[in-house]
Amino acid sequence: MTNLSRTEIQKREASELPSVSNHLNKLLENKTPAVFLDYDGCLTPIVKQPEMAVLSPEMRDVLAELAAVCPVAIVSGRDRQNVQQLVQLDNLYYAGSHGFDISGPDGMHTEPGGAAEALPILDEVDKLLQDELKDIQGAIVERKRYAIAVHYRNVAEEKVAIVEKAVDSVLSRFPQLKKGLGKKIYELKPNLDWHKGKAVLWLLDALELNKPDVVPIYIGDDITDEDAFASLQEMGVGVLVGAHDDKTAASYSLKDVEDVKAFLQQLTYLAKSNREAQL
Ligand SMILES: O=P(O)(O)OC[C@H]1O[C@H](O[C@H]2O[C@H](CO)[C@@H](O)[C@H](O)[C@H]2O)[C@H](O)[C@@H](O)[C@@H]1O
Repeated sequence: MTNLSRTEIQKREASELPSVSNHLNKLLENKTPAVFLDYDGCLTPIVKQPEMAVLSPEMRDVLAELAAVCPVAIVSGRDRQNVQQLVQLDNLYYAGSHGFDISGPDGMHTEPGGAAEALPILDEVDKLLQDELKDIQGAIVERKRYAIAVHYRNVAEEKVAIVEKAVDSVLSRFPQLKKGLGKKIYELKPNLDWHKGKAVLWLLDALELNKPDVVPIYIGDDITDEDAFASLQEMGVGVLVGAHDDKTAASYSLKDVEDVKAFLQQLTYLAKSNREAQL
């Protein structure tokens, strides 16, 4: 398993990244891709409410065609069951709650981050936050199995500080949890050394994809995807969709969800051609 230490990770401005579409032939070079995809902002555009982020039938077809030629996993901050219901494809792998909860075809299910002890704490914190934030218009407390997202996208700007203060105050009482950031959300997650990057490495090992003829490709748009880009920096391809507020460990870029769709089609075509050429 490759895992670069934080100091060795190379970070760049998103604007400096070349488009991955122009480099795919070279990156694939007779290798099979293993594709890891974030959900929000990657497969669906960012919208006002989490439940409005519905996968388009076209994107579902593109994913189904890709999964017919290579392993595909969705690696999301969402609850694993929730993202599975949104994608509705049985032959994919799903890592939800930022990688703490993983499932796959043929009844595969595992929770490799070791967060089970945090469940009763997350239940308690969920209730506390629902109560604390009930009078803040637009605030949403979204419980996932192994994380709680507090959304402030629809909160008046002058009230966002109140939301963050409530999150920090609850967190100060529960050292078993830590704070994470995302697009207009504060997240409360188990205070453990586990994240999307570790989940990707875990899947590569479990699916026996750690081999020279496989190229792992991770596509994501958010700050939590940086762990995955960093984990794959020496052994795969990190692709940032759009930009977030920080520098990135990704090596390539795509503009938006439409660009992701076109890239996945290109990838399917090339992976299929490579496979047929090897027969
Ligand atoms: O890792 P992801 O699959 O990208 O999930 C990250 C978070 O995505 C969702 O929130 C984000 O998308 C919403 C819908 O577009 C948007 O309203 C919100 O502002 C974004 O932060 C999801 O609701 C969270 O649970 C995920 O952690």
